Amino acid sequence: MSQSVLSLKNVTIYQEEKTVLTEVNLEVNHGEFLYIIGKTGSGKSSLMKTLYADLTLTEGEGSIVGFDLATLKENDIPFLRRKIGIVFQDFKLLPDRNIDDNMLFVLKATGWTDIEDMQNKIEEVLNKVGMRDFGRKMPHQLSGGEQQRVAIARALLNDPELILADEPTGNLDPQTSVEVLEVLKKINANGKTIIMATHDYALLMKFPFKTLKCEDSKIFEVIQQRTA
Ligand SMILES: Nc1ncnc2c1ncn2[C@@H]1O[C@H](COP(=O)(O)OP(=O)(O)OP(=O)(O)O)[C@@H](O)[C@H]1O
Repeated sequence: MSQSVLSLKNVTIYQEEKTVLTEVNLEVNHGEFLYIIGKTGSGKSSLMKTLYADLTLTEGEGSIVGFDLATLKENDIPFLRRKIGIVFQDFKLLPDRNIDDNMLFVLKATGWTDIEDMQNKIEEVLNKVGMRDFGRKMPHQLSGGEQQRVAIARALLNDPELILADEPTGNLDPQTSVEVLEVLKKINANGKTIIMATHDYALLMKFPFKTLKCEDSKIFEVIQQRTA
């Protein structure tokens, strides 16, 4: 049985007065892996920001992990963000504390109190991304790929229904990008829905999933050409 995680109907996305995307109709079901591609400035990040309510939905209808984006209140945003794990191009780890403390910061900020529960959760998510032994390291002691794996672990802390990854491999070399995609693919295979904005076409070929393209203010599905 498929179940909708995200639904957009006749959405128009603006940045200030500029129309970035219009007539956006999108249904994403539980367990899907979806790429959003398109040239620089085509609206990928604006779409992602609309999904995690960094940009307000002002035109059209949208629901995501059970929240109505058009009527969402400022106070609801932290609750929405607990059901969505967000991964950014630049990792956004706190540079002044080690990996365990980066994780603790998020857990405490989202209402966790029992130290043993928190330690178990941190171990579980770091394990999932192959970073179990790195908890005592500072972010600057890790490579870009390791930092991104930690950032993915952080996104998993509250067991989100959906992962939004905005150019997660944008700062990584091709081999490291493949390793990060392997991690995301495994997380998807374990049941998480993933939406990933990228312009790394080599990754699309290597890890083919449903792909939507932003172009000329529209978004539409593209069928990937498979090479023999
Ligand atoms: N904060 C902002 N204020 C005004 N305009 C913005 C803002 N952010 C983005 N834009 C504009 O909105 C359009 C879409 O930008 P967006 O960042 O969504 O594109 P993108 O496809 O994610 O690009 P990139 O691949 O470079 O990240 C661009 O024309 C951009 O200049």
